[in-house]
Amino acid sequence: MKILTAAQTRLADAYTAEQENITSLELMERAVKAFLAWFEDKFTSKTGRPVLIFCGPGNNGGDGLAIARLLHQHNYNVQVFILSTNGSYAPDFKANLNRLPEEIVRKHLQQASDFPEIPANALVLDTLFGTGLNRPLSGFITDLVQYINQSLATVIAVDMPTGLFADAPNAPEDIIIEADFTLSFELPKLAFLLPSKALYVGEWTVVPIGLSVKFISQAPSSYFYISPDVAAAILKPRPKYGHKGSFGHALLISGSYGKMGATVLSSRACLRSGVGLLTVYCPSAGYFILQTAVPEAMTVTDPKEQYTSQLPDISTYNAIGIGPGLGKASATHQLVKQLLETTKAPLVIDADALNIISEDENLKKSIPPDSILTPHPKEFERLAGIAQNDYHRLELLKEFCQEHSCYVVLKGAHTCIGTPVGTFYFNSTGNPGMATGGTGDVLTGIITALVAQHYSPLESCIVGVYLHGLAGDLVKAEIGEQALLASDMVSYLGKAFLEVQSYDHKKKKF
Ligand SMILES: NC(=O)C1=CN([C@@H]2O[C@H](COP(=O)(O)OP(=O)(O)OC[C@H]3O[C@@H](n4cnc5c(N)ncnc54)[C@H](OP(=O)(O)O)[C@@H]3O)[C@@H](O)[C@H]2O)[C@@H](O)CC1
Ligand SMILES: Nc1ncnc2c1ncn2[C@@H]1O[C@H](COP(=O)(O)OP(=O)(O)O)[C@@H](O)[C@H]1O
Ligand SMILES: [K+]
Repeated sequence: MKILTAAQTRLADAYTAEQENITSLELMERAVKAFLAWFEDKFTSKTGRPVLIFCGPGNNGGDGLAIARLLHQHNYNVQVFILSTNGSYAPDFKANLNRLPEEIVRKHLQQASDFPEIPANALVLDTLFGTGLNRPLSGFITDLVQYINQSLATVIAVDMPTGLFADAPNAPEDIIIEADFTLSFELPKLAFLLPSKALYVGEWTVVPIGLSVKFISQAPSSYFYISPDVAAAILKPRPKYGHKGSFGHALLISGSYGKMGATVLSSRACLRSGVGLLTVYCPSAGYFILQTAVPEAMTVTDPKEQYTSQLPDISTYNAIGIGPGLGKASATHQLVKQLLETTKAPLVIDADALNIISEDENLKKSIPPDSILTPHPKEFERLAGIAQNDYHRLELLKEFCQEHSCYVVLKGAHTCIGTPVGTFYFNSTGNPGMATGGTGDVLTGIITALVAQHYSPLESCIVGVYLHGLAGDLVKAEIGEQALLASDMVSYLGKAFLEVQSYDHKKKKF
């Protein structure tokens, strides 16, 4: 799914209206009906909670007025508050104001003394500003936003939380609605996918409103959201006469004393992701652990007991994963150096292998083109420097990928894949239960297996993060977030594959 800018979204609106020969007011009606379906599903009118709708002067406010009309028809207890501004009101705002049933209580807000009491059980709809925000909020509006934020009511932002820019940085001092829920139209906004914006966006949902598919597919964008159809389209069926040689031989260089668990998790995940053969290279202390815990993997050991010190023969592998539990012994540093300089097989580089690389500029320069790096934000900071904000981090990600011709899987909620051509792919699966030791090791195993099976680096990253997060979501559905373990995710990888493979492209759902 493509992510468009606020400006492109406006063009998409206009294009859609023109192509379908409908007015912008009719398109707005479509959007608010989509909102209503979502809203009624979540908050039934039978609860009797008052719905306070705060409307701005633009089309976002127009949405608010149209929503007020529909909710009133559906027996909700609706009150409308209209922001008085020095400027003018948008035509579709005015049209919807004219269509607002007289019984609906409405009030103009000019100063703080006009603010209504907001009961704790109220539902507040923020329709002050949406994608039309063109400067930070100021003056009286910030008082209103702070007043809403201080209330105990449930706040629902329509399209965008007011004050948040869809695709540009906000200053730290900006006043922004802190929504519990954001219901947005057609496509996610870039800001929804950035860690520091979670406080404002809350739980977000996107509902389709039938914007032109042609316009969206032709619109240039560097940002993509990994929807299920994309993952499903990449995954190939295993041919009937396939044999273990058809699915690649992966090598995992991993483990040190006390961290062999990382190797076990990574190896199991690799084997559960369809690789033909797996060899693990680990310190000799890991031999019995690996042979016992992962009998399907072949184990080759380093002469050192507690860490790896020498690069083994790497000439026969289709992919090499390195890093989980590796440690940073100086001999391991040498091993990493030799691997980067001599490998012909594609690399997946994680954890301590990344930390070793971060400490040596020359090693950074010798990262082979098309390598996949899987840092968490701290590891990325060591590699690429400190980011001033989320947008700056995306810039650093782009620069790093371009400079080293590599793919970087920047992990977190909405893991972001950076590519050498400057595009970004945000993951849609996963949950906070996955913030627990070992889940990153699982991801390394999955991606290494996919690369060994000859998926391209980008395909491996996209399908890898999607399956990984989906396995986490399947575990969550079974046992919740708190008890989720990395090893549970490995157990659910099979179900995650099945779910992706069962995607019905016609019905667009699993
Ligand atoms: N396809 C879709 O997604 C569809 C989207 N739709 C909806 O349209 C929304 C976008 O509507 P929009 O373009 O009218 O912009 P909106 O956010 O209402 O505000 C613009 C107004 O605010 C003003 N202004 C700006 N910044 C300001 C500030 N800081 N402080 C004060 N004023 C400020 C600016 O005027 P200015 O003062 O700059 O002259 C202008 O008057 C979108 O989010 C969605 O809800 C649906 O209806 C149809 C399908
Ligand atoms: N809040 C979250 N929501 C979704 N996924 C998360 C969240 N927190 C962590 N994850 C995922 O869990 C994994 C953690 O990886 P990492 O930090 O390397 O863990 P470890 O080093 O313990 O293996 C990453 O894939 C990341 O995307
Ligand atoms: K809004």
